[in-house]
Amino acid sequence: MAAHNATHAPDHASDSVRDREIESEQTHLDRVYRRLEEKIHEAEFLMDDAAKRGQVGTPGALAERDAQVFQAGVHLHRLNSEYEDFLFGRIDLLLGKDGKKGPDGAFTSVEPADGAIEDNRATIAETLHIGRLGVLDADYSPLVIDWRAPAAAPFYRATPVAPGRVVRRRVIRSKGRRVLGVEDDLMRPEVTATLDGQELPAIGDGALMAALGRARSHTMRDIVASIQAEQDMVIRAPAASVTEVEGGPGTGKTAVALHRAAYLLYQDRRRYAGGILIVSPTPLLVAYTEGVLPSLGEEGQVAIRALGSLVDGAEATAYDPPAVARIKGSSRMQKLLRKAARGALELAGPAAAAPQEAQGAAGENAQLSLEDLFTAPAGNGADNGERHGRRTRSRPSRPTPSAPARLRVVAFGGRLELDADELHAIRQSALGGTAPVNLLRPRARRLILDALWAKSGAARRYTDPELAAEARQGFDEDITTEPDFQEFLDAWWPELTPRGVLAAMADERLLGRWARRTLNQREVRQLARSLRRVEPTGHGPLSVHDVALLDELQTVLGAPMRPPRPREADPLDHLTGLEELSTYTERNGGGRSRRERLDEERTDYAHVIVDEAQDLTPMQWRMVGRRGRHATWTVVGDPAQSSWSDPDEAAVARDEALGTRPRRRFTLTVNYRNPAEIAELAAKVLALAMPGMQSPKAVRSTGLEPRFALVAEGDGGAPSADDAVLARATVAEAERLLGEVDGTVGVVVAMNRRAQARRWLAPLGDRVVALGSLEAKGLEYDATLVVSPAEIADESPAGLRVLYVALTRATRQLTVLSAERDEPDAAGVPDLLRD
Ligand SMILES: Nc1ncnc2c1ncn2[C@@H]1O[C@H](COP(=O)(O)OP(=O)(O)OP(=O)(O)O)[C@@H](O)[C@H]1O
Repeated sequence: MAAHNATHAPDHASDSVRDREIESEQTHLDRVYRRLEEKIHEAEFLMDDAAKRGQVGTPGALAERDAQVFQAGVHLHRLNSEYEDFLFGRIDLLLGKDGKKGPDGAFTSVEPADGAIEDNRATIAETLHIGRLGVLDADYSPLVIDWRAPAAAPFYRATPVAPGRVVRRRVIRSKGRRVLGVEDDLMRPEVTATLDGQELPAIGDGALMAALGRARSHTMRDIVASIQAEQDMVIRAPAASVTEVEGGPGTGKTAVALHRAAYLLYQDRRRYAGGILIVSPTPLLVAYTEGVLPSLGEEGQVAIRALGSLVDGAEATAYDPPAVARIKGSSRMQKLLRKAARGALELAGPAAAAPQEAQGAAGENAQLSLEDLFTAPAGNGADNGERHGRRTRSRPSRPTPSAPARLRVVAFGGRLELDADELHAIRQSALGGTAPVNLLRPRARRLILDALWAKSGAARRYTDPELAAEARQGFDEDITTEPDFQEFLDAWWPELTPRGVLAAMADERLLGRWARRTLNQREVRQLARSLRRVEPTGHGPLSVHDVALLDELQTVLGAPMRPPRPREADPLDHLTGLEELSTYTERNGGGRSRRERLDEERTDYAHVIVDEAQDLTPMQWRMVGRRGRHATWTVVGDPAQSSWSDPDEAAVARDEALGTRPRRRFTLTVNYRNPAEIAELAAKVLALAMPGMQSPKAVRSTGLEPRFALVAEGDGGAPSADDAVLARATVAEAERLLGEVDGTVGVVVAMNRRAQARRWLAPLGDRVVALGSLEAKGLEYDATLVVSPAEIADESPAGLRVLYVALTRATRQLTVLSAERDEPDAAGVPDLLRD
């Protein structure tokens, strides 16, 4: 990127010049709003007109009406959205090399015409205003260029080193319809340029610094007015294949990822109507970032989901200690889950064969009952074979919990029986291969009928194959239409649910059996204990790692078959005919919003953006990968901030998820969040966590050094490990920071203290937020208080990297509070942060 100081060469213009420039932008903005009002009028007229045409009632008129209503509706929605700073930029350009204009009415040349500058003097040939949406004047000249249009790219890309046609870049600050200020950067400071005969002035201290200096709130702002060149390269990178972005804390990875989503939609709205998924590590980061896309005029096509809410109906609320997270996230779980799914089904088998053994197994965990493993059988033809029966009947809502020990049927007037061993052998044979367990039931059913047919000896009576086939059909129908046979099947091969299997794994003895070659005994105990939380009902709280396991199990088990839902038309699809038209009212008036439908239904997206990618465990990569099988990808992250203990294992899973698509890599190098004073301190931890890794360069400095404070009994006392003393010191330091900054204060503690810290800090109001170290990921505050660095670092094998995250959250002030465990020196500097 071109550092701020290099791009900016302001001429400290007088107040009157500033006022005149603001006034001139105000005139332009007024013109834009007048044009927008005209467009709104046009849209309203179209709506009215369309309603009248609807009364004509011929198919042609209906088609025309619907197309008009649709277009007008889209228009109105966009124009009526309240944009704080609708128009935010301007570039003044030299004449282009060729005289061609693009569809937005702007010249397309990037390079200036020969002779555009002579003796360091030039004339401005074109002025473009950049905004959140493109607006054309009535004569199709561009009043505002959409920030994503090619003509707007020089606004972000031009630097004094490679200025192209840009002479001056201006950021316009406005509120509602009032222009408040302008900030200029001269790209060719040596050139004296004139516009309409007047010399071009440069106003202000640069837009980037102004943006970075503003106080933070609980939601992220877009950076559309000050995107830097290296960020713009990522945002506008071609969509094909995989775009990988690395960069240290505060380099704008999250901001860039969000702006890229908006850019891709602008570039190819139809393609991305297939949905863009943004995967975020925590619900806190989702809440922090989800306002950015609406502020860029994009809503509906983008789903921002936390890793713990990617599976429908699951919402992670519990936290796994690092040792358990390590087990659950590891790719070893793949094998274990396959075994558990088959084993859970087996519980019905051995139970049928040897009830004592099944009782023994279940008895280990008094809460576990067989019934809880199963879902109600799908009453809609989950098993196609069964629909061929002559009779239909309503099945019980749950299968019989105790699995049958044998199968007795009457066919062709004789009694036939399969005993426990025979049933067990049939089950094993049906389970061979890798097909999803729930989808193997028809196969098992066919194997049972084969076995009964063989036992009946009927085959021997027919030499003619046609007669034999007919007899076999009658035989099968006799059996399968028996209600008892259906009940047997429901009990013997029930439909397993992911939560049911996960709950079954809480039984340590069963888990030990399934994990024989995958986990050691200690791991089995830890995992089983943690899964007891899921409860036999499957309704207990889940952790973010459980959710990835549920998703894997969903694949292993196979989705329960449901009747296909009628397809809901996408408003952006082509209006292809009357069938589509008839759904217009439902689309717009009826029921859930498009966004809600996206959130609920999609499991396969057109583009997947992974934020904080360094934190995904192998199992989470598998989960996310399943949502982007046909997608293009943008993956942003920072290995130095990874809280996952085994990056190599995660890298393998990541490669599998991204597949063999070609990759394009970018690195972001400038830290826009932390002042140099804070970045320098954080770099000490980086050197311990990842020796040799480069910190990003902080773009500004505030002169405010981080403060060190001590948890001690009274002034000058020895460092204390007492919780009450820690509480008092934490509250006192948070209060001090509240007094020093206007915006937010984040207090970061070790994960096992977060509930405690929330209680301590609750009385301080909502400008203060208490966070466990893993929850701080991606967030930022005006001031941060990091409580006991050693406690955070010791909490997991990746603890130092987690501490690095905690130390890089502040935009202005940082306080580090040390307790006894931190071994602080007399000045309160903890051992970890000393030179
Ligand atoms: N070009 C820019 N103009 C103005 N602000 C910017 C710019 N780039 C980044 N920022 C600001 O810098 C801060 C850090 O950005 P962001 O959170 O996207 O960084 P990140 O790389 O995702 O950080 P982390 O890895 O720590 O999560 C945000 O407040 C963001 O708005």
